[in-house]
Amino acid sequence: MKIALLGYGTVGSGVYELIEKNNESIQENFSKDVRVERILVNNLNKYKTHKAFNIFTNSFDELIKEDFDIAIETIGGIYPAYDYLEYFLKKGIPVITANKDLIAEKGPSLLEIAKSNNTILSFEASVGGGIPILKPLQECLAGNTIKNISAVINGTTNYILTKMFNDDISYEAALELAQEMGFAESDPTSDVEGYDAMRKLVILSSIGYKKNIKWTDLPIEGISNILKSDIDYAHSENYRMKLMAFSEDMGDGIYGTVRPVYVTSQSKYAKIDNEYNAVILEGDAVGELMFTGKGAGKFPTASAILGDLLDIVQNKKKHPSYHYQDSVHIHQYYPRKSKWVIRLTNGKLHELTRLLFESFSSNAIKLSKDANSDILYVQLVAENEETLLQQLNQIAHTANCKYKHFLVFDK
Ligand SMILES: NC(=O)C1=CN([C@@H]2O[C@H](COP(=O)(O)OP(=O)(O)OC[C@H]3O[C@@H](n4cnc5c(N)ncnc54)[C@H](OP(=O)(O)O)[C@@H]3O)[C@@H](O)[C@H]2O)C=CC1
Ligand SMILES: N[C@@H](CC=O)C(=O)O
Repeated sequence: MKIALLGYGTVGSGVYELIEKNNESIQENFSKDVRVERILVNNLNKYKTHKAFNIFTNSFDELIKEDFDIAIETIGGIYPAYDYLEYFLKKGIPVITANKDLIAEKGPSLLEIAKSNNTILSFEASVGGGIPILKPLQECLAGNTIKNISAVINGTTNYILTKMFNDDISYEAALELAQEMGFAESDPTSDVEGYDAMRKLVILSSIGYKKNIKWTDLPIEGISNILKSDIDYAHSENYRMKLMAFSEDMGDGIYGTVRPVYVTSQSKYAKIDNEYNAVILEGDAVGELMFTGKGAGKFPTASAILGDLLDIVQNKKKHPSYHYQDSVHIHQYYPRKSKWVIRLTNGKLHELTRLLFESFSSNAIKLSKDANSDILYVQLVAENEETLLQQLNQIAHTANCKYKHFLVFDK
């Protein structure tokens, strides 16, 4: 079977090497000779010394002079990836992609094209790197109504937060390390601002709840505004900070968000460190399930792509059941009673304390002053996020201060 491999970066090179490594066992197990026939890249000069340089090209028109049985896309971004996928699907050629930006944005239209051309589009690697999650969700858990999904689902930000917490290194230095390790997107804005995690959450949620959810409709907050004092506060309370993606089917709509949260040291997420991801799903029949593993990097991601490839090799042509009709109501605020940590800056300490005790019941409040700045951390319990924000806005207005609120996530 002849493969067109689009892209030869972190993921594409991993796919190539894993196919080479498994070629014989695939031949033995499935009687198919699977090989990469041609590779599309941007800058051909980078590959001059590669042993298979003769199969590299930087021209899509040149690439498609060959006939292929499968296309694997690891270029990233929306265009030209969309046009290339559309080309293959319209020719009835199955496509595998790791591109969550493209699936979250254009998945419905690409799946329509795949269906009407009697072929398939697979994207296991687009969520959770090496963790098998989309296939279990669609196949093994098909007898469940999915009630909620939570996840640490961006390797780059989890790596940064882990390094800041464990090794006391700066946000900038930790981001640089994540880039060197190949975890970050070519533009890491989508990692650190939470867009990547949100796209993955929306892919999971659209499949899980069988609803059409647009990733741009849900509230997103990344980690670029996290301060050293927020991490110091985590140490002082025996908390960890995580960029959490979570959603819930509320019956009358969906609540979903990506935001930095604190978790306690007993949380299931507390030990999910570095580039590891974890997804917890709750189904009405099965209860809670946790999936964990490496969520980014060369071979973990290539492993997920090989899984999709071997399904196609075995003719297990299952179409991902991605839902894209019936738009859904979105709840904007965290709906449950919960503990929150509030970071307050620029206020007069005495006045702030008085206002806080006036607004929130005193026995639920815990105040701590940061040792190195005028920042005050307040821990309190609120009935829901909307009422919390009303009270905090009032305090910020009266005390002329700024605040940032963090959920203490309880899974
Ligand atoms: N890195 C990771 O851990 C994971 C990444 N993904 C996804 O996998 C995809 C690839 O990521 P990654 O491998 O990290 O990215 P890289 O930036 O490492 O690699 C991208 C590759 O695509 C090639 N390329 C880019 N644009 C074009 C173009 N217009 N035409 C032809 N070739 C092009 C580049 O060519 P050249 O080499 O010449 O520059 C490079 O070989 C993305 O969608 C990403 O979101 C998914 C899960 C994990
Ligand atoms: N940039 C992504 C790569 C995998 O999806 C991440 O850090 O998780």
